[in-house]
Amino acid sequence: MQIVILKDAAAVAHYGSELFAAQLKKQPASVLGLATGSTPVALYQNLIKLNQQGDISFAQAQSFNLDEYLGLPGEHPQSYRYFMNQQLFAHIDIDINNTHVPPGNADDPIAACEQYERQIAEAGGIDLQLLGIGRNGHIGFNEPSSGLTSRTRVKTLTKETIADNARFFGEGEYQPHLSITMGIGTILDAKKVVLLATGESKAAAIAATVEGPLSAACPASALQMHQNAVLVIDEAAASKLADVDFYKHIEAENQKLLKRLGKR
Ligand SMILES: N[C@@H]1[C@@H](O)[C@H](O)[C@@H](COP(=O)(O)O)O[C@@H]1O
Repeated sequence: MQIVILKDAAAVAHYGSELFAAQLKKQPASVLGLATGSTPVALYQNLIKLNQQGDISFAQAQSFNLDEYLGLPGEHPQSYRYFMNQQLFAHIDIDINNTHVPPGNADDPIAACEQYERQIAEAGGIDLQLLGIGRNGHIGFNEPSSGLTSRTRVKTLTKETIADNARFFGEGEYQPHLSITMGIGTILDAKKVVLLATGESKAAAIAATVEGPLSAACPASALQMHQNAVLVIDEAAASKLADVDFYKHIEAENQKLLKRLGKR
């Protein structure tokens, strides 16, 4: 796992958007795995800017989102489809037909999960997957106890996640407690994974992800098994790691090596 510790949330978003921009420049027909939550918003704003300046194009790209609330149609303002349209898709040159979010209003959600897996496979798999992380270490909506090789399926949300996400819902508004989410195995199949985390509230989850045992108790710890995973975190999210200086030292050495080899 590559660990990149940066000063603040803006630096994290900048680093993350540079990874996506580089991916699109190298491979314009990339299959991008996208995420919701507040953490990726600044990254999406950077990508919109780069797209509108003509530096990158999504015209040939496809996207697959991690998850969706079960029971919310895409027009619902709290659905992740709506979020993605508002925060990214409406502002870039992607063909909306090439954007995929699990269907929260599917008549048969189990069949819809199987179809989502098929669609990812038919697209050739995900080239670059973006992740946030929940305070309890969840990725997508893979809550603690999720199978480490799980595939896209219906998952029940924990009370903690429901409470954390309640801020997006109005008082008294129906808030789903079920979701459709890519599985941990689905995420691990992505060729490259980038997880962003900012703020102290994520520090314990980051420590468990990096230094804890590989365990379903912290779903993000599964990234320890990925060959090409990068964690981009700010100082606050890094604050519970046992040896921040060592991780910074490793990353500085990585950068030196890449520079020497002319790869950066
Ligand atoms: N399903 C999403 C996750 O994909 C996201 O990582 C998490 C953290 O969100 P935030 O970035 O707002 O802290 O929220 C939700 O539960």
